[in-house]
Amino acid sequence: MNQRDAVIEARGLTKTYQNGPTLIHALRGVDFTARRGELLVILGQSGSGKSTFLNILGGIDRPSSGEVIFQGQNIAVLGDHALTRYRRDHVGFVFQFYNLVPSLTALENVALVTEIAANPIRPEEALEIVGLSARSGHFPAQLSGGEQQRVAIARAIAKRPELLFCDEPTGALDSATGILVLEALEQANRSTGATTLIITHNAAIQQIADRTLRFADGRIVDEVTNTERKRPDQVSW
Ligand SMILES: Nc1ncnc2c1ncn2[C@@H]1O[C@H](COP(=O)(O)OP(=O)(O)OP(=O)(O)O)[C@@H](O)[C@H]1O
Repeated sequence: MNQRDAVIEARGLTKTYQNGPTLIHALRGVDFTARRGELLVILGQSGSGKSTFLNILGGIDRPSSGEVIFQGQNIAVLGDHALTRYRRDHVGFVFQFYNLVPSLTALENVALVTEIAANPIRPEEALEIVGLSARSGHFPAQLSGGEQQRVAIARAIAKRPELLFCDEPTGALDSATGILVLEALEQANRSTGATTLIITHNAAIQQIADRTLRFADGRIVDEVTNTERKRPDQVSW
């Protein structure tokens, strides 16, 4: 890969947790590079280190050793304040549960982010990207789970992050709704160019990716590059 295309790199990442007398090796030496605009799917059994990896890349957590290079800087050694800035300025997160503010409409939930961002997408436009323009005045309780997740995606991309990190975004949804959510993610990836990492337990989803990583026991044990990305509606599970 041309180094200029690299958006984020991990080198020799390890993470251990002390759990009473037991040392847990969540990551055992991960090397990884993602390029601009790439859509990656991360597979692996429960406990294999996927969330730990994503959280470290996203500046939610710090590695025990190793480096995470973003725009020439090792974010693994940043202090709390600088790490918060990194997350706020460069990373959009989508989790399994949507964490919308119940008392705000869909549009207002997205606007919360755009108000503090340097170069945001208009909230209306972010909702349009995820196909939810018609629901912008609805409160979370008036939206289905899939629609709430699409608002969460609009909120994540509204600050124009270089990185969009999604941990089990379809984990709580049935397959038809999950496909709509993947379509929203795919559209978000294409329209903003954000490098997109999606953790899933659902191996079928790897067909929508440029590249799939498989984690086992704290390591990347397999990597597959797809010659073409399938549209989410061409994937069934
Ligand atoms: N804060 C923590 N304290 C102690 N152990 C932890 C902590 N976070 C993760 N672990 C352990 O690290 C290992 C990797 O966990 P991680 O959540 O990264 O796996 P995962 O592949 O994302 O799993 P899942 O698919 O179930 O979310 C597991 O053994 C887990 O129990």
